[in-house]
Amino acid sequence: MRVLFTVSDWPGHYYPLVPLGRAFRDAGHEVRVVCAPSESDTLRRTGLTPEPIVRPGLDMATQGRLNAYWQARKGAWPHARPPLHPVTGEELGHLDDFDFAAFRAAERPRILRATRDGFDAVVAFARAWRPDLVVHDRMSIEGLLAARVLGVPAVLHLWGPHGTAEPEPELRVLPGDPTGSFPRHGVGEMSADLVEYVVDPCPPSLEPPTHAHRLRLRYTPYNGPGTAPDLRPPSPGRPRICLVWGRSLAGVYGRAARLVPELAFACAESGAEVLVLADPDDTAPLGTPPPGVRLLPGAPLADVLPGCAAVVHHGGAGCTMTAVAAGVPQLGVPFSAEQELNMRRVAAAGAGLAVPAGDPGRATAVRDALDRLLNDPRHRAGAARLRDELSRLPTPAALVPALEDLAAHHRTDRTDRSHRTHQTHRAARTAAPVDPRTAVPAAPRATAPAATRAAAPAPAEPTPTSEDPAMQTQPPGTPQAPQDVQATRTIQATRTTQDTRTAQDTRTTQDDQATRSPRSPRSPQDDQLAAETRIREIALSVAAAAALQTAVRLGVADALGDEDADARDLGRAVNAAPDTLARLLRALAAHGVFEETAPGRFRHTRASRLLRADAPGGGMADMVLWAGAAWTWDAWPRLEQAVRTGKAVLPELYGKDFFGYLREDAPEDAEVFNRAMTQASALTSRAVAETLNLDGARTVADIGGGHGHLLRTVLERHPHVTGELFDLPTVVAGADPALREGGELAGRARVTAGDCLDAVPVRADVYVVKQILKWDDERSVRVLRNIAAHAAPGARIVVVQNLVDLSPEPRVTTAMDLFLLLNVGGREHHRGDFEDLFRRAGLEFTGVTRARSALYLIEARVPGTPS
Ligand SMILES: C[S@@+](CC[C@H](N)C(=O)[O-])C[C@H]1O[C@@H](n2cnc3c(N)ncnc32)[C@H](O)[C@@H]1O
Repeated sequence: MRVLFTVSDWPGHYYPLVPLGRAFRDAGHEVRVVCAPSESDTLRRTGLTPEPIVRPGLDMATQGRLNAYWQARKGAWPHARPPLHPVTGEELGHLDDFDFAAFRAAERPRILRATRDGFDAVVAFARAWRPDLVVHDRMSIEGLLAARVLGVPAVLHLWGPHGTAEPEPELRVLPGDPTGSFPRHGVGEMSADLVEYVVDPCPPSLEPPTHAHRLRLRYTPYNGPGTAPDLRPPSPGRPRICLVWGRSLAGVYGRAARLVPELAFACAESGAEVLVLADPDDTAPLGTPPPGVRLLPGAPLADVLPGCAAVVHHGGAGCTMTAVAAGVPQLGVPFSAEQELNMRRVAAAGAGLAVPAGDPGRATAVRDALDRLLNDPRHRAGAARLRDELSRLPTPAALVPALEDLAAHHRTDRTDRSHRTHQTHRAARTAAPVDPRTAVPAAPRATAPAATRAAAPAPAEPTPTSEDPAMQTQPPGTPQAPQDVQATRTIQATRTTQDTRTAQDTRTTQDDQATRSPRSPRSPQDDQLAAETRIREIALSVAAAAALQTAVRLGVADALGDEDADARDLGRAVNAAPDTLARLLRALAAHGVFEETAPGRFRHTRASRLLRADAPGGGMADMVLWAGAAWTWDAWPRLEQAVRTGKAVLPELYGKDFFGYLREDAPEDAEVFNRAMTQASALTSRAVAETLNLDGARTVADIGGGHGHLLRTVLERHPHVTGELFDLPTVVAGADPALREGGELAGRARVTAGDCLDAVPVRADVYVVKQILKWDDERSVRVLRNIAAHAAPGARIVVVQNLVDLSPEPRVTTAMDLFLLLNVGGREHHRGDFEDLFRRAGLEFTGVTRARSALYLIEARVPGTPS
């Protein structure tokens, strides 16, 4: 068999593919790797045969610097040093020293030409060489094109825990097709939906979301050529830490990425022996390494990690996965959204921690994190768990026969196709999905109960893309360009989804099954059916909302334990008829909330556990009840009226404004509201408190702070500050007892009742205004002015909210936007709206930072010089 690999011009992109390439070769197959000429030598050293026929229009380093530049342009560059000039790589004095418009005008034609030529060269090579299978990385979709043209399967090989269906917009990308090469070669429009198979090298606990068929693979480290150093076992009682630093980081982030000395000192201060694997340019500022620090430039990471108690790195996929394979707890210092994502998944699996590179309190946070990694045995246990999970997955050699079968099925399928009608063919191709647990194509089966079928990818909803390849792709470890420049970049967004990972894994509808093919291109009829399904799903989505609320009211999630249970037993426990309860749970299971393991038997999923009263952080049951409070069922039918008039419908419905209605007419809903806000805060308070920079501040006030969950978290996280909670009298009456007299934080906290629309008689260095400025602009400006009226010059106002244009949960944020229209005539905002609101309130906008959640911190200051 012939296997064609296509890779982008960045070793970190193709090193993870090398073990599979070698396994094919060792199994007697022919392997060629289509690449850029710049990668020829590096690839040759892997033992694989390069075909250097692609000249990229824009190299990965330039793309990375362009992304960094745009991050800075939108005010989201967290580093003290400016970004680099995207073209020269020199440090920029001022952002205006680079003229993007001129760059685009001058370079676009050349880039387009090079891109088109590259795609054509790969297709021509594939036509001549005739591979049976194509394996490509996420950035080299020319492999996908060539496979489509030849009618052979294409497999996208992931680098690590970054999937093809990430919900965050900045992570939800594949390169686009700015030169129209896909239609030009007769295979329809490029769409993320064309990715049908994904090789996933992650242990299940790190599993990234994808709508494609998942082929599991045991990640096998290949860190490039190098010599294993001569290492004795660590001295008893003295831990060993490995510090490994990405060679290309400084080329993208400039001096902001020269962190090796700082990190090496932090590691040494923990009392550990420190092994540093970094480029000489990164280690040079260390001078003579301090005692206990040893430099091992060029040593392969996988050969150094055994025996290490922890590893510190920048969160790149190669380092992350090599540490997972070695079972070593890790501390990531990530720069980009992708690196943050890698570390988030590792941290969620209990195998590591992260401190963002742009964190102003980085030095202290790194020391704290190292202390926890070395001394809390749970991290060691988490890392060992991941290593053990990984070791149970198929090796590259074991995946080869599965991929041989895939290619063989495809050949049969192609022969059959010409003899079948579209209808019968569609039935046949849904019959033999690849079993995602074993990575081996499963035996054909005609039907299976919905809950036990392999996940079927849902239809894609590509967003409009521009034709500009100037920022077509991104290198590892670099941020995506921000939303406000998306009009000038070519990004093919994958399906936008609010489904949880569990939901993605289990969700499947008959139409999905009927319209998705594991091995064939989608026909226009398939797309039509998928579109019809989508409309039906949305039209009936009120049923899903009602079912969720009903499940919470019945308390089914609490009645269901760790094992699966029969609807009869559950019905007895929650006082519901077994048959109708089963129907309710089945409807929810279609969304990934609960799972039907056998007819009438159900078990928990990750999503359904959030409905339990004992869910960590309070779960989400109250949020569900709040979204379905009585007034919403009166208000939604009046959406048309609200859209026509632009006004809230609540005052007309109940004769009073929303908060007045809650207070006077719906005290139970008011309770649910306050509990839902506390639950929502519990899910995000930590991320907000950690992102909030309180250096130099002594007092913090949370305006409209509800029961004070966030304030409490801030006080716990920043022991040097005192805080004040400000909200309506009826609300502060239920404030967290820890903040009130006699509470453990009472000495540092004050609770003040008031109406922020009248006055905010509170003096603080930092004012937090979280999820408040969602009513009409006049009231938002009034609140900001009221705060400024009592604040000292230089005081900071930090608005914490979702942003429509940057939201990682666009369906939630846009739904909430309509919800706010109905109740308070309000809205969710775009980033630019706040610049305007701040200006109208006489404040100076200073920047936007994302908390590690769906929330953003949008900051302003009171003009004037602090006294
Ligand atoms: C959406 S909740 C947000 C609560 C909290 N900041 C959080 O993020 O969890 C809105 C808050 O604004 C408070 N609020 C509404 N109108 C207010 C007013 N006129 N003065 C003070 N607080 C008000 C509500 O009581 C509620 O606690």
